[in-house]
Amino acid sequence: MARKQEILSDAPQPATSAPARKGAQGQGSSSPKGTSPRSAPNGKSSSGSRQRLVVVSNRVPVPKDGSTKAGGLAIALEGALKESGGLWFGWSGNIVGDASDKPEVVQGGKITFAVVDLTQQDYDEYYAGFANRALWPVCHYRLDLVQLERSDTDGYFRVNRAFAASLARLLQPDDIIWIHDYHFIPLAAELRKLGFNNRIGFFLHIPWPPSDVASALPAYERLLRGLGAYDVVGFHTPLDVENFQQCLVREGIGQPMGPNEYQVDGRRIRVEPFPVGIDTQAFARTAVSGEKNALVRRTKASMGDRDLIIGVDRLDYSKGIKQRIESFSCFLKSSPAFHNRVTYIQITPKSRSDVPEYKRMQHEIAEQAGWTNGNFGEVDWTPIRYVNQTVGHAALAGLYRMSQVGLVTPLRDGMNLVAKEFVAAQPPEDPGVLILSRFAGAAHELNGALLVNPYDTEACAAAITRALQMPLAERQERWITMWERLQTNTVGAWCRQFLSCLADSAAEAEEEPLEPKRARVRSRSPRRQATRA
Ligand SMILES: O=P(O)(O)OC[C@H]1O[C@H](O[C@H]2O[C@H](CO)[C@@H](O)[C@H](O)[C@H]2O)[C@H](O)[C@@H](O)[C@@H]1O
Ligand SMILES: O=c1ccn([C@@H]2O[C@H](COP(=O)(O)OP(=O)(O)O)[C@@H](O)[C@H]2O)c(=O)[nH]1
Repeated sequence: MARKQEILSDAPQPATSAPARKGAQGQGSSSPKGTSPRSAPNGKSSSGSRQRLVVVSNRVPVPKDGSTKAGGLAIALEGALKESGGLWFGWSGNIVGDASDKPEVVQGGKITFAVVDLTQQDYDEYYAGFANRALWPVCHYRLDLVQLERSDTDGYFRVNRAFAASLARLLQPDDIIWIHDYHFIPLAAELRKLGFNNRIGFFLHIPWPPSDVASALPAYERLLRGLGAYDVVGFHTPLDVENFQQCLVREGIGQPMGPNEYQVDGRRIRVEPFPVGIDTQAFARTAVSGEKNALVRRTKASMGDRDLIIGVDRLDYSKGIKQRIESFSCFLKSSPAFHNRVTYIQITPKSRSDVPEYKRMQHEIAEQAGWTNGNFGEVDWTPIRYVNQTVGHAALAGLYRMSQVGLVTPLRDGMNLVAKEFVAAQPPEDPGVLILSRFAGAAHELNGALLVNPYDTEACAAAITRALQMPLAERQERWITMWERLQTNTVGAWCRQFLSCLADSAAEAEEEPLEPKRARVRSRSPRRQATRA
């Protein structure tokens, strides 16, 4: 039976009895519309030739570099491309003195990787500057952290133009182009300027905020019009879609044409939610074999009979790690029965360390973890094991599986694949409990989790107590609803649904072409009317 979504807001209950341990017997879509698979890439195009899928993302895991880069986007796209094959284009990850616009091409199985370098100035302005000090904080509702520099804005558009010129060298007329994430909002507009009429879709992996927040973006109108150059614009959740639609209408940039369809500057765009997933079955298998992983075995041995709480996040302010450690401290304070009975492992690879807001946070969180251990720890017990290491998927899956609680409490997150991986990794006969922020995109699907407000320290502490004491029957009931959802909303389904929608949009454009020149939409925004007056 499906469980209702639930926000925990009750005050922490002091633990009076020992926890109901995992291992012991306890006592007690948002699928988009109109996405039939018409002429998805790698099927036949109208000319009869084979259509190639071209994926563009800033981060490209070129096989030769061998490094493991934590980040959901690369992991999701790898899952999507490894079956269909195609071209994957983006940044090489290298910063050089003089960047060539000729991409370096590397073959990896069915995927052709093509990457270009950035100069230091490009990197500073486009990636560390505009993408990660303007777009990222605004889209994560953190206007207090926004840093606006005109040179960063100029750099962002300049680098997008350069990426378009490099990609243009590789494109074929029948290619289906799928562009990913906030680094590349203007890319389709740049390709259109170069004369490309290919179907181009865009997927945003991070949240899209309401118009009052989004309008703090520099070049706001230009960015919105840039999104109008795509055929399909996809987001993780219906909330992001609603927010984006509000922006189009309030700015007077998009004229509604039908359900989830807008006309922007004479072009028709579809705006839909496509919740990204994981390769659920494969991840579950990895978790089973992960039990034999050396790191997992050592960790298990080091735990004794303590319960394990796990958190896995890039070191990013959006992940709410600071608030989470505060909640864990509050839990320890309010639940002395759990002292020396539970360990919280927080795996936190460093991320974007050359962005000042991230560097500052590294010190704060390390200090906070140290303070909690100093305050609550005992000679034979360290409550928090805080590590700044990247852990590979095999070990990670095994660690999730041996955990009683998964703590996933971002202040705001596009999706959060860790939440889905945690669920997929659980043993059905004895599943752990997911504590999930209501502000993660994943909360729209995972309604068997204990949903929390991450800003509410006491409620989060209470959720930890509740999770550790939850009877087996309730854990199983909650887990099964999430597991079933994850079987449907896989990364493969995400990919198919997006690409079918893109193919459908092509067919619709042929059936009902827009008249070439339409009058601009009249604004309904009072603010905008005032500035025009
Ligand atoms: O490339 P980085 O700057 O090192 O950052 C890593 C990635 O972080 C973000 O991931 C997002 O995509 C996930 C998959 O859709 C989603 O689950 C998560 O909520 C997002 O934060 C970013 O959007 C990617 O571009 C980065 O590569
Ligand atoms: O040490 C780590 C930390 C994270 N990840 C992976 O990085 C991804 C993080 O994706 P998520 O959507 O949760 O957040 P993002 O970092 O993309 O914002 C997940 O697949 C994690 O398994 C990993 O492989 N090793």
